[in-house]
Amino acid sequence: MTHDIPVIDITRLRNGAPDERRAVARSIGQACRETGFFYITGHGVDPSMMRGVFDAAHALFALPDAQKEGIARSRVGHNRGYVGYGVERLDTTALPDRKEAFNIGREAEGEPANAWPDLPGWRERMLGYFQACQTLGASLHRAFALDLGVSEDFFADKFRHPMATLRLLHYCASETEARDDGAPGAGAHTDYGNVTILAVDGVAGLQVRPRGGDWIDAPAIPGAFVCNIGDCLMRWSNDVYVSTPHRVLKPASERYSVAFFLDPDADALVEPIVTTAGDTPHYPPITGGDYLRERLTATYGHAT
Ligand SMILES: O=C(O)CCC(=O)C(=O)O
Ligand SMILES: [Fe+2]
Repeated sequence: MTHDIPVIDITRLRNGAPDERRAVARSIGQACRETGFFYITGHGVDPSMMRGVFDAAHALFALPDAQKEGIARSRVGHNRGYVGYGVERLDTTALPDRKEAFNIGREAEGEPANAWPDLPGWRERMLGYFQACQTLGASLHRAFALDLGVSEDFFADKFRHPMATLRLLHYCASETEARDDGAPGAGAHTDYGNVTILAVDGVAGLQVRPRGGDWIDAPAIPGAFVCNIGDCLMRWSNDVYVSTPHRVLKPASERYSVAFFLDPDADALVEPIVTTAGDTPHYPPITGGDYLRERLTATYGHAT
């Protein structure tokens, strides 16, 4: 088994003929079975959009603490808003993460409100990128479906109003710290949802531990997104796909990244797709909402 993280051009998945879409789906499927991580190029997201998103992230995290605290998750609730430095601990056995974050949820009727910083054009920029990620996520799910042997649009009606979070991350470098206590950038963890689409500003730090292997670097590749499978899709694929532990080392310099976590609709039924002859479902069916609640409760003792 190889433990490389492949780079996959998804141009033909997005706009190719059926055979071409199937070929890309096979490459993605192979990565999902082996490392659970892959890079994508040919994703159609404009470099100028990415520059805009990173500029906006810089502007947000540069705001005075009092302004950031005014839009804090602890005030806003529902996993939206600002999370201060040292609040989170992704690896509960390690020190708190050396990062601050800002969470944005889907904007729609009936959804909890987001908090927005008072920065011109900021909201529009983030919502534009949110939409681009959702479209990309839909393309990736067509590939998962083709590879798992169900109809190409299998996931479409399970992602009509998905539980999705766009998360800006700012990792603080050690030299900006008075003490160097060995805290990680982000502790080792797996992601909960179906797929995560990650953009990194070029500073290294992300590492991946394939099951049965050692930590390997996932270097930042300019213009490419890093995608990884989360626990929900692992369950949905009846453990054919793997969600892989990853972490961010204490970065050598300041580091910014933007993660888009895509989970299914709260009422979608996550029922294992059994593709291997002779296999039986490893899990009972569960709704996307109940699954996420279970996971959050296990981690935080409560669901938000
Ligand atoms: O910032 C990164 O490179 C990874 C972040 C991550 O894994 C997460 O927030 O779940
Ligand atoms: Fe992660």
